[in-house]
Amino acid sequence: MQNDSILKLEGLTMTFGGLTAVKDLSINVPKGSIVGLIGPNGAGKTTVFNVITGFYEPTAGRVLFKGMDISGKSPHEICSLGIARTFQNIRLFGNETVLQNVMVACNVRVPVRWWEPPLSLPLTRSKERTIRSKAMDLLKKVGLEHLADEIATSLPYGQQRRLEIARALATDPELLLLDEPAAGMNPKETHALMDFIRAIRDLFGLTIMLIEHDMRVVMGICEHIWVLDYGLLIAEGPPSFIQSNKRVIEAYLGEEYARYVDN
Ligand SMILES: Nc1ncnc2c1ncn2[C@@H]1O[C@H](COP(=O)(O)OP(=O)(O)OP(=O)(O)O)[C@@H](O)[C@H]1O
Repeated sequence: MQNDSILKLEGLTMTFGGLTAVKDLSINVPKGSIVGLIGPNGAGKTTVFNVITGFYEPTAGRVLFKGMDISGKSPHEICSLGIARTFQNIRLFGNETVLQNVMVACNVRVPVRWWEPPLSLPLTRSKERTIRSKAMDLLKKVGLEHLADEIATSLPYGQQRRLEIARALATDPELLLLDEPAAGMNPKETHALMDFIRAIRDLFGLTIMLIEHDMRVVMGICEHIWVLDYGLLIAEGPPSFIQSNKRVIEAYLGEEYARYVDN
């Protein structure tokens, strides 16, 4: 991997009462890469995302984003600095349109100044026009423009996931964290998602880190993978190394997967 790092975790530990969800994790994510975090259920993957995005303050260790220590900052501050995420369970505003869902997220980047609303309604209107046009532009880029006026939850599942990613992109991130983006997708949707993830990385100049249980996605698009088991890093490397790693096969992938890859 190249050395130009965008995200570094240094000795990250997260405990909940007596449970250590993540223990002494150190990783280095190169700028511009697509990387994966995998492991069995309960291994600590989402906890890592929650610490990076400020939902949890780490018990020990540091999160460095572009060299800046962001450990303990609020989710809002971290989003403003350029880290966006999606969640395992789709979190859209179900009764709002596709366009409105993206417009809400655009707000993070177009702040309303304190003196604007009392003094000048037209300025606020112009701000809304700016946000609307930015949201439409984004929908065009992710191929959802024709669905702008549909109610978000009326979309097929694969499109809802794409909308969730569009909302994350509306905050102008440099680093995008995707939590199980392929969950619940059929094979055709999964295939389209892989192309989509590569395309948005290139189009928006992103670094993308994903948590995923679908090994076709992980092995198909990730350049580097970290494997957690009970909060501990048990292996890291490119897909070819990970899928033949004995410890990873025992803890997570299983013999059946190893035989499938061999054939
Ligand atoms: N807020 C919390 N309070 C207490 N325990 C928690 C909390 N969040 C996570 N945990 C525990 O930490 C461990 C790691 O959970 P986490 O959700 O990070 O795993 P995961 O690898 O993302 O699993 P999955 O693949 O099932 O999503 C689990 O034992 C979980 O129950």
